[in-house]
Amino acid sequence: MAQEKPGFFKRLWGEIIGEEPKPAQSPAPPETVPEPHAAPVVPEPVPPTPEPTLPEPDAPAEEVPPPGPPETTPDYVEEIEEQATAARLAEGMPDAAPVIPAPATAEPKQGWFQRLTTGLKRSSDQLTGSITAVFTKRRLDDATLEELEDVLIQADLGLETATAITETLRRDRFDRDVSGEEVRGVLASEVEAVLAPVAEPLRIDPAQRPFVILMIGVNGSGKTTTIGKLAQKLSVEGKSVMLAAGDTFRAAAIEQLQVWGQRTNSPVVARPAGSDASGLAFDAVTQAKAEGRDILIIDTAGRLQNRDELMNELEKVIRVIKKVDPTAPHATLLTLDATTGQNAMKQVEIFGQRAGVTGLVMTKLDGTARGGILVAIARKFGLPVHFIGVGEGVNDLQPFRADEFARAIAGLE
Ligand SMILES: Nc1nc2c(ncn2[C@@H]2O[C@H](COP(=O)(O)OP(=O)(O)OP(=O)(O)O)[C@@H](O)[C@H]2O)c(=O)[nH]1
Repeated sequence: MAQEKPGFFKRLWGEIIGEEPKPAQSPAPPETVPEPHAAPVVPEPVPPTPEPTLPEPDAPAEEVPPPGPPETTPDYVEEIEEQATAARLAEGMPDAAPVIPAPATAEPKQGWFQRLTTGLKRSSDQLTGSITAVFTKRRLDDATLEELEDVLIQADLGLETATAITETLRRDRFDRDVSGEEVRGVLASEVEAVLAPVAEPLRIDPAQRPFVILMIGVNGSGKTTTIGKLAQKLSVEGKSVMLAAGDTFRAAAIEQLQVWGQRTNSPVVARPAGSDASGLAFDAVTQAKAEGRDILIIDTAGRLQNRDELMNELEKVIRVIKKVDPTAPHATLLTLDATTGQNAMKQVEIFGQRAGVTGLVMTKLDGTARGGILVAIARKFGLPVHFIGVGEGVNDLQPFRADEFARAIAGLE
């Protein structure tokens, strides 16, 4: 069922982004359970470089060089594009500039809410199938409740939520006939109760110019794509957005952000692959400030939370940003790949400790998501969940809504 797309931004965006009226809900088709998510590849770190510094405030006035190194100039951008074209030619691909599809206006085959329910099928099928099996023609007794608790834990919901659900059932329905539908109703309301307090829109403080958003997460979790979608939302709202290609490990990541910059009409500050990420961040904040940009979104290289040297590098990026603006970054968003399951808990914990995560974006909920983990994360960390990603297109970033998520995970229509 197609959801209404046109007029979405008009309805949504003020100073607060992330609020969406509740759409109609729909059932989703069954889906098979895929293999677990492959472990991402971690790039080697570049050798440490000294942290950039700001000039002393009382230093003699000199001619101020343009912010950012020569690498951030349009010449460099052109050079990157030429290199990309050469690479494409070498691979026998057309020499045209990277295709910039126009997903912004293209109507998706399915509405976003349907993609959410389809994506959460992995979780909801597991839950509803097992719940039905447990509750077919059975009175609610201790053994049934114990089985139910196992089912809920296996669905990544976490021990506390599982216990809360079984305790509610014990209190209200013990020794009575209970249908799977009723149990799913209790499940949905418990999940919603946990998620509702964390469903918070991302607030852009207009007093902070630029409002600096740092995007962090493990490899392939959807940082760059989320930046592109976010840039689109904010640009449509009339904000002047600048992007920084802080994933300096990979030339392809820089190019990917350039493409998003073109799609969303946002200038991109970049340096050659292998450059120091903190230096790039320093230049980007300086440049965004000098140009009076409203928002700067900084990409970072994907890193596993257990790679200490990479987490040190992330801390350095943050320290260096603070040299230009001690209040920045104003939002540090962690992208979580919804297909990863339990490991997301560790990611939130360690990125939170090392980088001071202020909010979460759960991506790939249109895939074969293991969404139960978001419930466990919400209960344990209480961090705001701003958005969910339900596709690769520019409009596939949606405000997070607890009620929709809860019903989708419980397989309710
Ligand atoms: N289906 C789907 N795919 C997504 C979503 N978000 C991102 N992707 C895809 O996931 C892949 C990785 O996304 P990126 O944005 O490159 O991830 P990243 O975190 O920047 O990756 P690294 O630069 O390797 O750290 C790409 O193929 C994206 O198109 C989503 O919400 N749904």
